[in-house]
Amino acid sequence: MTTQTAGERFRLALQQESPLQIVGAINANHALLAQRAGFKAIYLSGGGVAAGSLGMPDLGINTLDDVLTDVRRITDVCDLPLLVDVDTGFGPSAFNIARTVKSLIKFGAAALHIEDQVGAKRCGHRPGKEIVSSGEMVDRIKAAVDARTDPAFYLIARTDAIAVEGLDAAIARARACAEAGADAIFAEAALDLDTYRKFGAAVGVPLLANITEFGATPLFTVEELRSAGVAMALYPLSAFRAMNKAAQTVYETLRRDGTQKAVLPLMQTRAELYESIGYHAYEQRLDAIFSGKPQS
Ligand SMILES: C[C@](O)(C(=O)O)[C@H](CC(=O)O)C(=O)O
Ligand SMILES: [Mg+2]
Repeated sequence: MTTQTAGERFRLALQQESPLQIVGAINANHALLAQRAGFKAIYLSGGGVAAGSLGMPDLGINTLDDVLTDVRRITDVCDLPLLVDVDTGFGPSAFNIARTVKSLIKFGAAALHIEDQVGAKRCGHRPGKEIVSSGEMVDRIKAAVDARTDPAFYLIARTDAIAVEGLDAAIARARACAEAGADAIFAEAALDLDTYRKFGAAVGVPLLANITEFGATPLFTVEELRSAGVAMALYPLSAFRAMNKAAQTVYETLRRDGTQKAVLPLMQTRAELYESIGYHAYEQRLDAIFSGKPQS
């Protein structure tokens, strides 16, 4: 067990890798898979909670409790630092944002990002986004900074303003957020590497690039992002999208063929599953406690 807080572990990971690859884990099982693959930080996507846990769109429908349930399940089994998407903070007032921050820290998260969209938010890569004033966004950041019960808990301010007000206004907002105490800036839906360079030069804090598939941002490589000075590369839903496609193929094939034989190669084996969730280690603990005797 580590004595560091989750926030401290996130900050350490940022020092160890640049850009830090932060990969989406839709549930506790995926968190363990990401850990095995060597990632140093993981992400709980708001769009992922909405679509994956609730089967609903990323339109500000899910609540803080929905997110906390998934956070707790992940942090219960995986000690990788977890960045959490809190959308617009789950409520209009500073008290709501304080509650969000304190709860996330209690539930073992390491970091969050909070955005400047209006409460009835949209996916950052969809048209029709609306944003609150820069002043209101700065108030969100101040409320989050003030609520931190662990000073190492990492606060990322996301701006959706590039698509709404243009690059210069977005950079001005980001700078205001950094001045208000945000540890880093999430420049949502950037169209090119130069955008990151301009943000980086202006804000003076680390920058996160959202490399989500089928969106507005090209799928830049880590080398490209490094060359643009980006500190964090986020892959929010990559494994989720692949998992959904695999599930769809399995359902369709089983229904059509009356057997799953054709899709076995798509499946993780029983042995692989047991390996990733530590099944045998759990079993050995049980045997040690009860000396191998079956429980009556
Ligand atoms: C990062 C994001 O906020 C998320 O919820 O994962 C989404 C990702 C996506 O929809 O691809 C976003 O960019 O708005
Ligand atoms: Mg989101």
